Amino acid sequence: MAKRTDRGLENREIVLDILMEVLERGSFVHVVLNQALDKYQYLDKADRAFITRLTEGTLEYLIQIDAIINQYSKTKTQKMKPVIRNLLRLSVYQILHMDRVPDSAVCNEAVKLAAKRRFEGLKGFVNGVLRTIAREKGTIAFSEPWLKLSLPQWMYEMWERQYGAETAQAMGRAFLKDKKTTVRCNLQALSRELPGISAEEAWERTAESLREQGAEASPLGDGLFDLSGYDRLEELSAFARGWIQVQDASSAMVGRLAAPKRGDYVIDVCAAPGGKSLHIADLLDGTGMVEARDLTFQKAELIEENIRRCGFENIRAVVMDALWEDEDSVEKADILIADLPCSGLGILGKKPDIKQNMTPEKMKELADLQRQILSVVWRYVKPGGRLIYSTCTVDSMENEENARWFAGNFPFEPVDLRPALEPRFPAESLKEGWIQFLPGIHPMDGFFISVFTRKNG
Ligand SMILES: C[S@@+](CC[C@H](N)C(=O)[O-])C[C@H]1O[C@@H](n2cnc3c(N)ncnc32)[C@H](O)[C@@H]1O
Repeated sequence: MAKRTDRGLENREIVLDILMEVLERGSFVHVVLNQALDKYQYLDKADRAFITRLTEGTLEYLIQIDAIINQYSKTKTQKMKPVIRNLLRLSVYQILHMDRVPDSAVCNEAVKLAAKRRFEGLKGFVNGVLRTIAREKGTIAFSEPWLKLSLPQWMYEMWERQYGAETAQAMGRAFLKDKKTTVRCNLQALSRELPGISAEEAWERTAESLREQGAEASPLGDGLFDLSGYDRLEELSAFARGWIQVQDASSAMVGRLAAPKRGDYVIDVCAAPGGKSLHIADLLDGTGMVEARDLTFQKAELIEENIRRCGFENIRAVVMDALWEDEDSVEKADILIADLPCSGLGILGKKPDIKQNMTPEKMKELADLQRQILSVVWRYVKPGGRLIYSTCTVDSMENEENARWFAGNFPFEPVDLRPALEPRFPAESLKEGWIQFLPGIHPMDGFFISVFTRKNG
């Protein structure tokens, strides 16, 4: 079969524009990439896959790529014209990590793109730097582990201090591996169409439907699948009918540890786009109510879209600032989900722009915000009810330190998680009511969960 790589200049120009938006203007990569893929819907699947891989790969390896460019160029990346530095970055990624694209084609396309963007005078510079890197690529090596793993130095060193070098390196390697999307089956949505269907049959029907449309669905157990080989999620019938919801295995653990009982009233104070709220509504099997709150109308609308698609009636989206004291909710919730804004270091593999944007100062601000929100929302839990505090980050200040602070300052006690998580996830911390999932060590995103019960009286 003829080898098909890409549409040359046009695809690379799309990636260049995405990188400009993310790296020069601070936009989120998943947002800009999705907007671009929506705009260029007419492109075929191979072009869209090329654009996605080149964008995400360049951002994942950016720290390493910049070190290489700076080794071979007299002008350092920080001093270059933004268009030129991003053009070099995406070209170096192809030279180092995309074997199917010949290096000569990468250099030629980069030179043409420099000219198209009115940098005629820098064609020789672009060509020279790229051809040198292509020639020398077999000899490039790094001694510093953070450069090898393309992580910010401070981040690597923080993890080395907190978890040791071996675990820090396992995490760094996991972030650079191919990522699959994980989806969870919504039993309620399937039972509405196929009354009486068992959980196992529902998972089987879902997998069949996904495979019929050319997607690969590898079962992970408990109704979760790793999904790959598809183009647009929206085109999959199982998605359009609400049979599946994108949710990582780590995030699905929140619903399981919340252990809702039929009829429970659940408040999720930071819920958009609704992953955990929908899961709990599904576990409630049409009973009870989940109030899924978020800060803005736009965020609540994202939850609303998911509710409509899944057709659930025991969940509603509400616009509410979690910092605002809602007197009407005091002691009303059987379960309160506080899946709070965090530094997101557990999902660096999926959102590699976090490597560029996060700083230790921002992490401190987030840890403070988490404490402020917890100080308000604990009152909504009924005596005897559960509060779950979770984040998608790997940072002891935002996670275990905040969990211990919470247990020490409010009328709650930690739930012993050993019965729920052993023997699969053994950890000393389980008896203290929390677990930190680490990418590369656990088969999921980096994620923190702590579970507490409100004391009676
Ligand atoms: C980690 S995300 C929640 C993910 C969600 N629980 C899920 O499983 O799909 C954190 C959310 O907190 C929201 N948020 C941030 N500050 C908030 C505030 N003061 N009040 C309510 N929501 C807030 C953000 O808009 C964001 O949607």
